[in-house]
Amino acid sequence: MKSNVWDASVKYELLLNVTNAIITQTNRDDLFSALANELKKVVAYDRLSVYIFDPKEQALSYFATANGVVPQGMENPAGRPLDKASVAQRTINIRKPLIIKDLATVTNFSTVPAMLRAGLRATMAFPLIVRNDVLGTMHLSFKKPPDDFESLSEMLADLSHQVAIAVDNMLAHTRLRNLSDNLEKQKRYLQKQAHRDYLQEKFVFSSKQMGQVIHEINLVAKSDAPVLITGETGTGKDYLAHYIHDSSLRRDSLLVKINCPALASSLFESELFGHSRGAFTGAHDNRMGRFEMAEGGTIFLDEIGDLPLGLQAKLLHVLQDHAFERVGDSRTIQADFRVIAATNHDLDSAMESGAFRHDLFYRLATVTLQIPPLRERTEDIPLLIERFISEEETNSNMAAPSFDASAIDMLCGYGWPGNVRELKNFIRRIFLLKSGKRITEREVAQYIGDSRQPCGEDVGSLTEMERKIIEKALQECGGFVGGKRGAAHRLNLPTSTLQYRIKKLGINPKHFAR
Ligand SMILES: Nc1ncnc2c1ncn2[C@@H]1O[C@H](COP(=O)(O)OP(=O)(O)OP(=O)(O)O)[C@@H](O)[C@H]1O
Repeated sequence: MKSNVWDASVKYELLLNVTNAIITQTNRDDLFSALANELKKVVAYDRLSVYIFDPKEQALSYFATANGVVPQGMENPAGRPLDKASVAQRTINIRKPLIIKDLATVTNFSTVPAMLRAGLRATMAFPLIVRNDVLGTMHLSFKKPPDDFESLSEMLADLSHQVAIAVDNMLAHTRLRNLSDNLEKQKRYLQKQAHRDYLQEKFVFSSKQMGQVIHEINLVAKSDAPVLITGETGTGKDYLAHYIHDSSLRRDSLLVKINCPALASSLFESELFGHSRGAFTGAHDNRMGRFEMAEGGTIFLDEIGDLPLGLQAKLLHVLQDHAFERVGDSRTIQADFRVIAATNHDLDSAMESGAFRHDLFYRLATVTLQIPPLRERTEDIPLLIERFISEEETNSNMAAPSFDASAIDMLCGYGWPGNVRELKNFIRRIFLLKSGKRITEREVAQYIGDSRQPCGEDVGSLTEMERKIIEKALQECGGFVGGKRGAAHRLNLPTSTLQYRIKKLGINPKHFAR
């Protein structure tokens, strides 16, 4: 034990030893026992305790189980309301050390009688203050006050600042760890929810053409080769992008979808690459971009054919280098992602007309998957109908309608310009309107009305006519769909109906902008 003189070098050594022992501890018990062990080497205390103070609840709790003598009634103050007359309360209130050399002489503290009964005769309490907030208190009590009681208390007052910082760090570390655990759990939950609509086992097909697509996917899924998926709207490109991701070695990381037409030019870089705080007006915080979110996973560039030329160059750059900078930050971030892109446009003619860059195409199209329209794989239709009926039954709790064989035949003969999406919506509508009923040819004819065409030489003629009329109206209206001067007004259709048809036919109104 040291004598009663705490010279500067001894004090410095103790401060350093205690600080080193406690500062790196990341859980309460380890921190407390490191503190107790270091102090024990130089101070003959009989009880050491550290309390945490909750200002909202005005309650105290042990930071860790106290070390040494345990006075009765002070065994386990877990969330104990702060006794107005306790030594800890007074220390918190005065925000200064409270040093009592002879406990027998004080009568105004409620906790003192228990301490006396436990044989303790002297105590020192230190507030733990960080950034002007009282975090808690540290107490050392003695059966016999040491000779150097006063100088010891001064030294321990200095030490309490280091203890306060270590306790604060440790609590922050625990909060961050809990937060990160929660975020991880939430991420897994959301991932599961998002994937519910794209479960591999629910992807239905029996046609040779789709069998070939799945075969090719199985061949390339585990490689990192970029895949370009083409096909009409609603054929299942989005679903297949998830299918590839889920079959790849990247399945435990995210598939991050970028809907290319929805990206405004001004926000393109910050959305994709993130930004640092203050990079532009409104950038209040650092923000992670989509490429960073996809680290270790897959970036899915949906409707890539709609990406304006200027942005194609920026995208090409990051695909080539697998590196980018956040807006407002010059540090380069290396990124590990796989790219899947999809489009319902004919990229060959877009390249010919100069609307799509050749170099970007070759970056994206190491593997290309051409998804056939539903009218070219009619064998899939009965299976899809079965799947969608069973899904609706589960989701809506309504009785399923039953289809006559001739009604199914008729559905197989329809052209399905909106492909699987249209078929799914059709089943949803039938469910709502004809739950539990028998569906005959007549009902089907009624629902698909004029669009019904047999599979054969006329396929597409009505659809083509519809396309021509809509494109002509868009041409005349400079690509505007809604509003007084828009194509919907000209065709005497509600805007939403025209938008639906435009989507169904895979027309891009922007192509008609003047
Ligand atoms: N083979 C399939 N089995 C089950 N559901 C399917 C299948 N193909 C497509 N679907 C469903 O059809 C709908 C349309 O599919 P998806 O969104 O993948 O098409 P898309 O080609 O990406 O359309 P768009 O070009 O409009 O983005 C989705 O609800 C999807 O779950």
